[in-house]
Amino acid sequence: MQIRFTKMQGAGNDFVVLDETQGRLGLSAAQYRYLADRHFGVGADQILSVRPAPAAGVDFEYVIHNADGGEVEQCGNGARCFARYVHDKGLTDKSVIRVQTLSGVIAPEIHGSGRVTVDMGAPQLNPALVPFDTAGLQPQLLGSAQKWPLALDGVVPPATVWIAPVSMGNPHAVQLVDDVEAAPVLAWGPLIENHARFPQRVNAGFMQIVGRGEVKLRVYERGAGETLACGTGACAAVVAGIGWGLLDGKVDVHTHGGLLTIEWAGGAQDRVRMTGPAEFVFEGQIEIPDTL
Ligand SMILES: N[C@H](CCC[C@H](N)C(=O)O)C(=O)O
Repeated sequence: MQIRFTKMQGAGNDFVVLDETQGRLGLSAAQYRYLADRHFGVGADQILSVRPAPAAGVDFEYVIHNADGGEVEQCGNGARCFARYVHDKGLTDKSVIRVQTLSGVIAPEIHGSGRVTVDMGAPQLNPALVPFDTAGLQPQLLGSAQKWPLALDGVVPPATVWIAPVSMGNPHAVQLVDDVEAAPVLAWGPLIENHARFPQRVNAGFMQIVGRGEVKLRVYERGAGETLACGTGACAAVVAGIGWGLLDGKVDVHTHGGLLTIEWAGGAQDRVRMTGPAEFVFEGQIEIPDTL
């Protein structure tokens, strides 16, 4: 199957964008994995599909698959690239669009500078709805929020990390570290990602507080490994840091791939706003095997 694609990136989190507004490609998980493969395919952290509005009140449907081929509920850096794509390709003349995702409607706004701000919706802080299994665990209070012990049995000696479970539509486990560059992201990330207490698996965030308006963040992403940036991970980290009383309402998040700015007023119903870059990289076409 020959398909056309657009390669994009948002703070170094990179994507293959597929235009399915004229019809679905009907790709399998194995074909999504092939597209994302950095040796045999195009290479990407996620595959983003642009589809027509499924109902009134929204402008498009936005479907996300991780590099491992699994469909997921939300992708923040991808949302900015999605908005830049539909705007620059002339699929909409709106500067603020409403986009249906698996986890609800988000509203990206394209600025003249090419940066994009996305209303990412309200965070979900009920552990059971992240979902995170708290059975038998005793949380500690920090600020006005909790942190939960997560035993990592796969390391020697066994370690316990203290995490904030936060959903931005997709699940995140955020922990504080003194130095993100020294944090065992590649060693502990997979253990957290696949921990039994996260039945849907989880994105593992490692956050260093620089100041009340500035953090450094690395994220070991569910289904993709460590990425240069994670938009929903930045949202989840700032929500956790504000709940713990360590951050103010507007935070610059420094990632290996670039700067994201996150705003949250701190109320459970308050919506999180994320601002960052969205860039085109190249266009192309690729022959995908029909059976994989
Ligand atoms: N790996 C994530 C999806 C992509 C999120 C990330 N790329 C972002 O910018 O939010 C998950 O499985 O929930």
